[in-house]
Amino acid sequence: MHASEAEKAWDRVRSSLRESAGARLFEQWLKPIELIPSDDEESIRLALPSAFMTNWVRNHYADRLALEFRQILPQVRTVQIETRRPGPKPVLLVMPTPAEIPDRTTAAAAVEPAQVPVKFGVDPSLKPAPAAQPAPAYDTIIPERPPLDPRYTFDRFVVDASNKVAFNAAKVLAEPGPVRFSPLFLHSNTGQGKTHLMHAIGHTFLAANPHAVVLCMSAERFMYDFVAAMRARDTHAFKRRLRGADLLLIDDLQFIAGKDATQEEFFHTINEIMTAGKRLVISADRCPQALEGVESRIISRMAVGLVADIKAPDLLLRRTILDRKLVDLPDLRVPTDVLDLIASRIHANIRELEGALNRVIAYAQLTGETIDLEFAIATLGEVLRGAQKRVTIDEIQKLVTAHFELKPLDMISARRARAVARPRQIAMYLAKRLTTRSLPEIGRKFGGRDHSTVIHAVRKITELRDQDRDIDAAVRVLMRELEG
Ligand SMILES: Nc1ncnc2c1ncn2[C@@H]1O[C@H](COP(=O)(O)OP(=O)(O)OP(=O)(O)O)[C@@H](O)[C@H]1O
Repeated sequence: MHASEAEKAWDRVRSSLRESAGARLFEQWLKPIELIPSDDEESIRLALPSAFMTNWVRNHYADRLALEFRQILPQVRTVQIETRRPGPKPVLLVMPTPAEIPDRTTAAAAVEPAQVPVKFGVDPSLKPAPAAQPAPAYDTIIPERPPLDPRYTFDRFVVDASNKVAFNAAKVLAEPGPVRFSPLFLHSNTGQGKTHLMHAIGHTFLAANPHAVVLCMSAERFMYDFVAAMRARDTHAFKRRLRGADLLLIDDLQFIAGKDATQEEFFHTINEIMTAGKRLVISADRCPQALEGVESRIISRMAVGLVADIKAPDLLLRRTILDRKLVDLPDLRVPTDVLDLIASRIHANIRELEGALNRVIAYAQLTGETIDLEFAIATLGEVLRGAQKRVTIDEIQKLVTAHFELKPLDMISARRARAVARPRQIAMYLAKRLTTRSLPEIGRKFGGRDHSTVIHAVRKITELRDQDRDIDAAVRVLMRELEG
């Protein structure tokens, strides 16, 4: 990016900080921040005169700075906050993508506390790092806030009896003013709109409170970050970040079942959020009572708020969702009988419904053919016959992990060692090829990575399959196993 572009953005960010932080805070902590020229398009570098000030700004303003810069320059992925002096090396502080977190800080974190049958505090697998090692860098890194999917808004969510309670509760919870319906617990089978509603809450809440701290992460990511913080012997930053949220959105809670240490921390996190009167939304694939292996005190905290389920979509809802999708594509004509066919035959979930429509549209664009019933039947073939085996990202991750003898958390971890990173890229490639999940969805399932990381992985593996016989063979074996 041009230096002038970064400077202009910095001017705007600074004025906004001056307004929101107030004169005293601004003068003391924020005014001394300086913009350092950076060659990297995706990175902004800021510097402060002392390590103490750097720390303060990192703890209080890292997320906000990142958000403000991203709003002006969407290409920005990292905002580095450095200490100008002393110290020979700048300290990388802010929101790396998970792939950017140095190995040494996270390699050990791949051990799940749940694999050890003792609780946090006396867990022998969570010994402090040897004293001789350099101070771990993790405590200086604040993981990236997973971006909210811009398509997942309330006005793009089609409401009917199957999801009305969840939808209305989500809207009320997101409204400014007194907190209502928090904690909100959303549950449904896969692909029925939980993540969509959670992101919509995030958008609406942020629109009304642009400076609020909104954290959105999967329970898996919560566990990963927590374990990494323990390994780095600094859970303070983690606790502060999580407990400092004005709105906390946790997806796929079922993942922490049986993970004792993580549950302990999770309980205290939600307790504090609730006691402070902040907003909390949790989703899972089943109702709280059916979450085996989750502590009863967590479940009973959920009961204080509202538990809302989303039921399977009926034919009318499926058909309306297809119509709604076409509103965004005004130049495209998809005949009614094609929409009826898709809505009536694809009933498992809305993700697959959208996937089928997207496939017809994509094939028509690629072949230049007109969409009609015959074309749709030919294009959807096995999908309509239900013969196609449904592959999930979870299956892909499990199989790739087993094939390369990795640990389950390596799929979402930040480790960059090739022995881990390459299989992870293969798993992303397979997820793109074999599922109907979108790039941002795939990124989220791989530890909250950005969609551009997924694009890179797909390109890399496509390229490597032509150059490296071993990789191509591994991909073929995995595909055969997955597709049955
Ligand atoms: N009522 C709805 N109106 C419009 N789109 C919907 C609706 N419900 C779901 N979708 C769309 O279906 C897709 C899948 O939804 P989403 O990812 O929110 O499901 P989920 O319940 O979180 O699934 P999982 O449990 O697998 O994470 C998304 O593209 C979402 O926008």
